[in-house]
Amino acid sequence: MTLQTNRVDQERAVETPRVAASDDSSAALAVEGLRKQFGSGADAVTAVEDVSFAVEPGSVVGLLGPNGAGKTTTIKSILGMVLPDEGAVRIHGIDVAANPRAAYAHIDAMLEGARNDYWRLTVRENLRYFATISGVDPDSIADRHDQLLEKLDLASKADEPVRSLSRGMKQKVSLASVLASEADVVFLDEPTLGLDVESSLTLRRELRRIVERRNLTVVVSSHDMDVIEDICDRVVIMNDGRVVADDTVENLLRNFDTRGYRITSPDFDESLLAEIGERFEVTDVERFDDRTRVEVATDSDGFYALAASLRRRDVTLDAVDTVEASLEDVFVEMTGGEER
Ligand SMILES: Nc1ncnc2c1ncn2[C@@H]1O[C@H](COP(=O)(O)OP(=O)(O)OP(=O)(O)O)[C@@H](O)[C@H]1O
Repeated sequence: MTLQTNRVDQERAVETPRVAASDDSSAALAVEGLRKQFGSGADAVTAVEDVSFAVEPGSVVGLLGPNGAGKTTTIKSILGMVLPDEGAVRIHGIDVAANPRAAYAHIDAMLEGARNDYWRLTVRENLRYFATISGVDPDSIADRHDQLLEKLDLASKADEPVRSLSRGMKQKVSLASVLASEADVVFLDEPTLGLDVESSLTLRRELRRIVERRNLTVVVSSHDMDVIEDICDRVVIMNDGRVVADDTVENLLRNFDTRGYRITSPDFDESLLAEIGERFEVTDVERFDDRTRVEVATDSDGFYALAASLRRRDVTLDAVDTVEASLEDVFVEMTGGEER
């Protein structure tokens, strides 16, 4: 394991945790009954409580939660940087406390992105350096480095010192060195932070390709719900130290009702819009040359009542679209708060 992270208060896992993981040997990562309290007495903070989840090989799982939800403590407990009070972590069935060397040989992590590149070294030298310290002969993976540089649009910068690159490029160098490693379970914290829209899209696409080609298992945390929705097969949502949702993005969205309806008509004038506004929560109004599109937050019953009253008044409905819930809506509902 090569941890691309700044040095933090490392409490290496040296004791055997009190609860053994169930035999979830097919999972690439199994976390069982994790608990961690910081401090004691009146100042005690329970950062994580009874956190369990499993990640199948070759899948991408998003770990989400508002500030203070316990994501970092969970990830650091998995990586052996924090010693949990209770619980067990297995990587491909290997208990990290019982056999850390074998378990961590599978893992790599990018926790603080660009801050960990060596800025005086060139892009390629960084990749070679991180390969070397993780025990891999950089010549043996030179092709992989070339491919990643190409895919992440860094090839033309390969021989430039990292300090001369933009922040987003530095982030990509960091990511490339993690993706080039031999590890098959990878942790990425905010992988698209600081990237422009195009680079972010490229990175998501390449990440998915690499996951599929190498059967990589990825645990990713991000502020950006679009990124999570785009790349994750499942999400684990944490709140107040506990797991509050663990499901596929598809299922989480399916369980949510339609948020509202967008109705487009040439007949919406100001007085009609005001009337609609008295009966419904109007969330958006967009005016085009010859039409107006109104978005109302309502369930299907509300919509049918509105459509019927518009028809009675001979209002022409050009188009009606549903406004579906987004992962962000699910997140807010599950955590009762803001996006992390
Ligand atoms: N070393 C520590 N000492 C004391 N309390 C801590 C320590 N690390 C974390 N905590 C507390 O544990 C709780 C969970 O923190 P954690 O950093 O795991 O949350 P997080 O979900 O990663 O939050 P963020 O999104 O802000 O990074 C918080 O209340 C935090 O203040």
